[in-house]
Amino acid sequence: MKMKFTKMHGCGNDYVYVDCMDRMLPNPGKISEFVSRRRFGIGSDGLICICPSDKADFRMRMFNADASEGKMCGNGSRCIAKYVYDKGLTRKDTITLETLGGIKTIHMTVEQGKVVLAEVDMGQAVVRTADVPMDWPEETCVDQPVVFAGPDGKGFTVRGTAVSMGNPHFVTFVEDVETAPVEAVGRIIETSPVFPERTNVEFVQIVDENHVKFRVWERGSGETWACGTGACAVGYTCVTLGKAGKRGEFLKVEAKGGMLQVRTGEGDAMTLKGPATTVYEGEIELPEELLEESLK
Ligand SMILES: N[C@@H](CCC[C@H](N)C(=O)O)C(=O)O
Repeated sequence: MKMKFTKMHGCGNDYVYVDCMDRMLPNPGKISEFVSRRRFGIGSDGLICICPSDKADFRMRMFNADASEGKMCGNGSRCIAKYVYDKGLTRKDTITLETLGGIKTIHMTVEQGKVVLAEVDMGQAVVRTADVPMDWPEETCVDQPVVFAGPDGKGFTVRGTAVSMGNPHFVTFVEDVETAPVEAVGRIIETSPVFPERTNVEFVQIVDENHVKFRVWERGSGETWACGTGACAVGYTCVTLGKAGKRGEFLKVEAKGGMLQVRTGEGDAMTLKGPATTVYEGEIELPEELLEESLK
């Protein structure tokens, strides 16, 4: 079977987008794993299927590079808005999107008939550890020292904040993102039993009161060049701890692949704003074994 796709990214967080309005892909997790391989596939952080919805204008299903399904994807939501508008699947410049993390509203900025910027109402940042979920004795884990097991079996401590943006995040502050141990420590925290559903991990450097930088280790995909839900978890943590940003105003949250803007509003309602880019369109032959019923 040949699969048509569009390669898109939001600040370097790149996914393979597939129009599934007429038919869902068989084994989307396995297809994600197959296409995401950087050297043997298309190369991406995962796969995003654009599907019909009976609750919203469209529905997103997103899969990480390791085949796991994610509940929410901030950059993916913005790219879907661009996809459906630019391809004429909608004429509305505000759409609703059903995700496993709830229904999100996306507002688009259109220039010369194309979407250049998209703003997503991301919903509430949640810190109740039972909801993250995090195995933790307190009701919240906000700027707390957490002990993880190192590869040598010895414990090491990372101070951080656990936040759910529909998916789990652990936000920790560092002096310099360039030298942060993103892979070594990110991988340990992602897979630690402290986070029973694994977690995304953000390493944050304060630049000034309106601007922070972060690097992210994503659950199921490793280090990516940006993460929309991660940027919201970072923005929320910076404002809540008084480290940067003001409630009700956009904070510049700079990822490795570009600049995102995040607002922490009333009731911790988060807004994410940033560019969405189409890279190219293509077609790929999927191996027969990926399409077998038994894999579904
Ligand atoms: N890159 C995404 C988040 C993707 C899902 C994440 N890896 C998870 O499994 O929770 C974003 O832009 O939010």
